[in-house]
Amino acid sequence: MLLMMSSDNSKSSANTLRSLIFTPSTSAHSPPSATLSVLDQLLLPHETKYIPIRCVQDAWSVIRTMQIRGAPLIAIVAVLGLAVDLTSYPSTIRQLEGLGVDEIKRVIVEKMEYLKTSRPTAVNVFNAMEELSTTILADSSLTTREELLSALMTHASYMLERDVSDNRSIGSHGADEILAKVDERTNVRVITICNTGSLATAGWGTALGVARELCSRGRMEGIACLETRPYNQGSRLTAYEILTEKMPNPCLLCDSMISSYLATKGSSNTVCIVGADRVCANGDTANKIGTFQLAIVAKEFGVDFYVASPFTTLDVKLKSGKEIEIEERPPGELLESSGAPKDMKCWNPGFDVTPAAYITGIITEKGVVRRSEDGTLDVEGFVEKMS
Ligand SMILES: CSC[C@@H](O)[C@@H](O)C(=O)COP(=O)(O)O
Repeated sequence: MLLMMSSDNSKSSANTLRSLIFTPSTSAHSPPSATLSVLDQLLLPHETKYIPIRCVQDAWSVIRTMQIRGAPLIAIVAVLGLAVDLTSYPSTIRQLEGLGVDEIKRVIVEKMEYLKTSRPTAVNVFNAMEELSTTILADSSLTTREELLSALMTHASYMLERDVSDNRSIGSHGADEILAKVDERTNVRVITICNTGSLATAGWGTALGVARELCSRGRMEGIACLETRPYNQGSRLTAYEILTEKMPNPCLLCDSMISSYLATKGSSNTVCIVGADRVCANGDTANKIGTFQLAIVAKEFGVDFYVASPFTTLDVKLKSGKEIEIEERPPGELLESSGAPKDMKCWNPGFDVTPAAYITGIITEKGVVRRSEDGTLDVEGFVEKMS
């Protein structure tokens, strides 16, 4: 049987944003093959251009340069890039010829270790490689190259589809949680940071997915997105998604405007919803730089602050945020976008850690981790209960 499947991460919405196009082909009679291209997010919103990914080096490069970004999407591109490399890249196919299954597994592990060096903070790529190891590499029933690569391709396609369906569930749980706190005639005003939508995931989005669900239920009054300096994921990408989705009352804010915004325009139906790059056992959450500041201001004004995170972004091996490695981006990225003299010294961390004490709840595809009476956010206990 020939399976041709092109991932369509736009099908669940009227929008046309597709972060990637993946076309696998598997047959009982020949080895699997696939093609992959990804949307160059550095060119958005002005130009729509897809970049072909033929090998793990291509995947690594688009992740490192942030041509694709967003914790779930980084992992999906790493997994699909690995699948394409192993099944369809001529020099890898030549390298694998004549090798036994154990030797092929060693080659795969090397490629996975390489992909893990692309960006350090989002846990998703590490979790994805771990998942491939435990489901595919550890499966002793896969005894030929064809079986091994077909299983890997099938699992990669599954991870792609799962990311979209997990996001849909996050949207649904998040909307239920937030709407339970307002009366049925009141609509919600959302504040968000960075980009957590279709562009940051395989489709639909996490925090922005909750906003989309509120919209589709007719319960959103408006949405404000922070510019998200210095890379401007909010002004370039989230603003673009919000307009594409035709969300009501969109509003762009500089990061430094948030206190004034809440002081003058905040109301009891306002809620902050942000994404995550790594959520620890105690609920401490790494996300885009500026998230912690938003959480502090939200607390000051009594605004609920939710983190939307799939299980693939949880890292309960880490007890607290102190253990998270924070990526430092090249100074040039800050200097160029700020217009500073090129010799100016600067510090350019890509992420910060919001302590659990500032977080109202973590919205996952399996439900919401809420603060318990003793004030803790027991992510580890939730994972144990749900697994
Ligand atoms: C669903 S995306 C969640 C996070 O990955 C997002 O908020 C974020 O911090 C992205 O950072 P980026 O540096 O653009 O990859």
